[in-house]
Amino acid sequence: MVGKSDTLYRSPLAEMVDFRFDERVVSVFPDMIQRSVPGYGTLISMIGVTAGAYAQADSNCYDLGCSLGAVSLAMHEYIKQPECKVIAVDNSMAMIEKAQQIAAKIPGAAQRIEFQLADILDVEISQASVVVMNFTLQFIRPELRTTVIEQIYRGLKPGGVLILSEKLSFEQQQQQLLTDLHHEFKRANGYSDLEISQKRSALENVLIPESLEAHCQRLSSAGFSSAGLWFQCFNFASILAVK
Ligand SMILES: Nc1ncnc2c1ncn2[C@@H]1O[C@H](C[S@+](CC[C@H]([NH3+])C(=O)[O-])CC(=O)[O-])[C@@H](O)[C@H]1O
Ligand SMILES: O=C(O)C(=O)Cc1ccccc1
Repeated sequence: MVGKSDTLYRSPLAEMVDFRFDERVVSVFPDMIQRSVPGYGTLISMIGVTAGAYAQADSNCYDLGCSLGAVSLAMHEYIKQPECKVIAVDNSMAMIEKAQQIAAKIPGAAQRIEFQLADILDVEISQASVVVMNFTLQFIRPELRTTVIEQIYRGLKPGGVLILSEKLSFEQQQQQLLTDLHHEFKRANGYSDLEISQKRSALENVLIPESLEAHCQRLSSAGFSSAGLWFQCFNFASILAVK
């Protein structure tokens, strides 16, 4: 494996602090996300394929909450349309700095991708053909989510798409079943019960999942003509919404 392995929650912590995308998380992030999000690698490649299908010439493609730029790099690989710029946004300075270093090593990526250190709420979306939020909306306060989705809808060109990946919530029994399977997945990837439970506490007030129905309702109210599931693995899913 390339990069450091995630041991952030391995030892018992005296006090639980809320999860933050700081330097420590950045230093283990590729390992953490791969071992924590079932289907992550497939999602990245298929988002690239979908972006390649919907990108329009002379338009902007956004990667909102880009972390280390995995989605931006997949868009760079798959989008063949001319004059198609990728705008990658994150409000963690540590993430954006590392993302820029990674992109600098990939031919053409640093020229095509513009990295912005900003809060998504402050970013003007314009002339967009593809917008991706891969596990980012879940970290934005629920009362601000409708504003974000409306902002994206306004900035999309006709026929443009939003790819929205989220950890979902379900009704009681399904919630228990899928949460247990997610924890099985983490165990199978080498996380101990202590690591799973400490990270779960750290995320409690920070990552707030909503149901598929709540997401689709919000997208439809914002004006999207269609919004539906195209990927799901346990309680992690991705929605494709078309303007
Ligand atoms: N308000 C905000 N404004 C900007 N960025 C934000 C905000 N809130 C959170 N972030 C950023 O959203 C990212 C979420 S991780 C995305 C993975 C990536 N998409 C991937 O495909 O590898 C998901 C995860 O780790 O589960 C972090 O980098 C935050 O700093
Ligand atoms: O680890 C988890 O339980 C998650 O829900 C996914 C995740 C992955 C990386 C950072 C934060 C949350």
